[in-house]
Amino acid sequence: MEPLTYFQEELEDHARVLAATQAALAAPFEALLDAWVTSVRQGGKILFFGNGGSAADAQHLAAELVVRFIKDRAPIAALALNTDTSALTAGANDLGYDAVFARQIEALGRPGDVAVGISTSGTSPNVVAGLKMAREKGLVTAALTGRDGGIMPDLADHVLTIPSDSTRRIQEMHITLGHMLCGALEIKLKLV
Ligand SMILES: O=C(CO)[C@@H](O)[C@H](O)[C@H](O)[C@H](O)COP(=O)(O)O
Ligand SMILES: [Zn+2]
Repeated sequence: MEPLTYFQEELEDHARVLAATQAALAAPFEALLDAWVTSVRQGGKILFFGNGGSAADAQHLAAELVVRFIKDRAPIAALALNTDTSALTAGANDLGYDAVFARQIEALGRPGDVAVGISTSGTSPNVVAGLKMAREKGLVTAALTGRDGGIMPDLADHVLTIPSDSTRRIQEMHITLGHMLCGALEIKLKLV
């Protein structure tokens, strides 16, 4: 395929998935936003976790909340569980890779926090185990996923399943919705 054809087709596909996401996910977006607002107002924190591109999304979104998104403001408590290489490598080495997020949630999660598992397939065992542990510990659970949602919808109070089977398209919508959640959180908390 010619690069310029690829350019057109990728953006057209992106636009189709964007439109489908807009049509399908307004209500779950608002519900998850309310959960974030409640948690932050009560002194809770948002815990993000995922693999690969979703790990990048997790640390990106945690940084938006801790540092700044639209304007300078007080920090919002958030953490990405895929950024601590010592916890990740010791967890994987000693407990197994499936346990790397669950263990950190067991250590750091408190009732009222929101655990946000990010997985395009909804089946990554360590993300699934993280959500299970979050539920056990009384956190609010959220799944950013795609395809048919995988296993995550059964484990999450809030489910945003991007209507696409393409990993890259799902990831593009995850970061878009993640940015929008950060922006809407600032508006709701009247920080902008
Ligand atoms: O970014 C990409 C593909 O766009 C990859 O790094 C991708 O995130 C990795 O293959 C992940 O391991 C996929 O895991 P998941 O989304 O199914 O949980
Ligand atoms: Zn990617």
